[in-house]
Amino acid sequence: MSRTPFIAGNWKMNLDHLQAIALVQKVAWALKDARHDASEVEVAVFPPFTDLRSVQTLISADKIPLGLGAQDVSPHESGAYTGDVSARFLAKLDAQYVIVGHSERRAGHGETDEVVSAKSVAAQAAGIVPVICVGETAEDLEEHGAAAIPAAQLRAAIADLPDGAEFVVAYEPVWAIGTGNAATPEQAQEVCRALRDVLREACGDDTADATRVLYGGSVSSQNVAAYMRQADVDGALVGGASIKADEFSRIVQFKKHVAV
Ligand SMILES: O=C(CO)COP(=O)(O)O
Repeated sequence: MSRTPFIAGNWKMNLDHLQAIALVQKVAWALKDARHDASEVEVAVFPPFTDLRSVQTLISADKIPLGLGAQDVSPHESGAYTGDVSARFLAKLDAQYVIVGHSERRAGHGETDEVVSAKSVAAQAAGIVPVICVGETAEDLEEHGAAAIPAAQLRAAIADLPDGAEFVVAYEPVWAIGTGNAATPEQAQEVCRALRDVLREACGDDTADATRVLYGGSVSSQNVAAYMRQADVDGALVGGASIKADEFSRIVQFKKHVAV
């Protein structure tokens, strides 16, 4: 089954809303120059909350072929949760995606598998596709090998999603994030295949075959094509390189570098 490749840019806590507009304009020009076809490669950006409205307005006014996502979501619908942002608010801003379970939130905000599961459910209920991040630390890798922890995190994150729910999986080994020490394409493939096996077991063949599994961790224009050649890697979740317009545009055009 063919899955549309997906390149997602997680801006993390970078760029205010004015800088966000400038970046999206540059990316839009590059996509236009490259005659980018969104049906061939889907591209989405994940700016900070404070940028979402500006980016949404620009994308919709200029019909830019970019999807929009948020970096986090509250597991709650509404109420006394100071600082949280609900999935419904994100849906109102045309956010199609939301990242849940990023290792920076698991490590820095104590997010457990239960919280990640609740966030996935909240997003899905509001019509937003969760991008579920999983990945092992360097210590996990030594102790348990590469796939065991990400597989357990994925099982927990999807446990309460209804049958047929759409979601995206992102395999992001913690040791590869922001380090320049990217996983090899073979390592990425091995874990992404193991994650697809989890989906096959938990959700059945249709979901396993239709769900996109991304690799993230020091992805650049130099290495993206090698990941995209792997059978079970359907795209990339890009951090640092996604806030550089030229570099992100080259990543999006990975097909031009090397045939896949
Ligand atoms: O965490 C990441 C994307 O969510 C990856 O970050 P880098 O691409 O900067 O390593």
